[in-house]
Amino acid sequence: MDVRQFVRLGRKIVAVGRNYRAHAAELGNTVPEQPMVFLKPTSSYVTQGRPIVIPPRVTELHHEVELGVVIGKEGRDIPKSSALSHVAGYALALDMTARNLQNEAKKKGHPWSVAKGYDTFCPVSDFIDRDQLDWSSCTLWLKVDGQEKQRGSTSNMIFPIPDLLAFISSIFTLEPGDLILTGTPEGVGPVVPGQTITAGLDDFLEMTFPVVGPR
Ligand SMILES: O=C([O-])CC(=O)C(=O)O
Ligand SMILES: [Mg+2]
Repeated sequence: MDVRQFVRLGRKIVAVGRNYRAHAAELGNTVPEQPMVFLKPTSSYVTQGRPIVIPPRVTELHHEVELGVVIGKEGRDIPKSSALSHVAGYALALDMTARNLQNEAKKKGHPWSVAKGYDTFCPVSDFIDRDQLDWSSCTLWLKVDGQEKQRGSTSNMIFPIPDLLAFISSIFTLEPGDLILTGTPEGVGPVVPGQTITAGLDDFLEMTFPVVGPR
């Protein structure tokens, strides 16, 4: 599948938060007892060749590198034991987050849709076929202007992919073209206009996105 295919199919983007202990800790959050799920709109997709745009109200835009799971087969109430048969493949993704708006929302008990949902807040890599990746122990990394900010192994997920798919499909029917963002390891931080984000999976996939200011 071409990356444009699931971006165009654009069913839904289901994101999981606080799935790595060290990231939950760096933002002063406790570790959830079950996966913490939120949605990002498919209008937030951006593919390589286009920039990440910082909107006017966003004074602190953070990068969060995450492994994305692309669904290939519909399912509801999927058991953990067969969850991986619903996976078409993977993509590297950034869960771009307006941290200033998220902090305000957290204080008020409001949802995160605005903080997580602006256009260009879901940069995605090329599609990776499921046979090409050992999802259970690959390394996610992210650099800003060549300086490493994030590096973490998917082996440190609190809820591994089969657990996430079982939980999420107990709420939403999973459909071909859905993207599941599996949470970010530690090291999140701000980017400003003029910077370039490079992120990768081990040494076999790399993606680059420039960051620009409000338009
Ligand atoms: O905004 C957050 O800290 C939650 C989140 O998306 C993550 O842990 O990946
Ligand atoms: Mg995230």
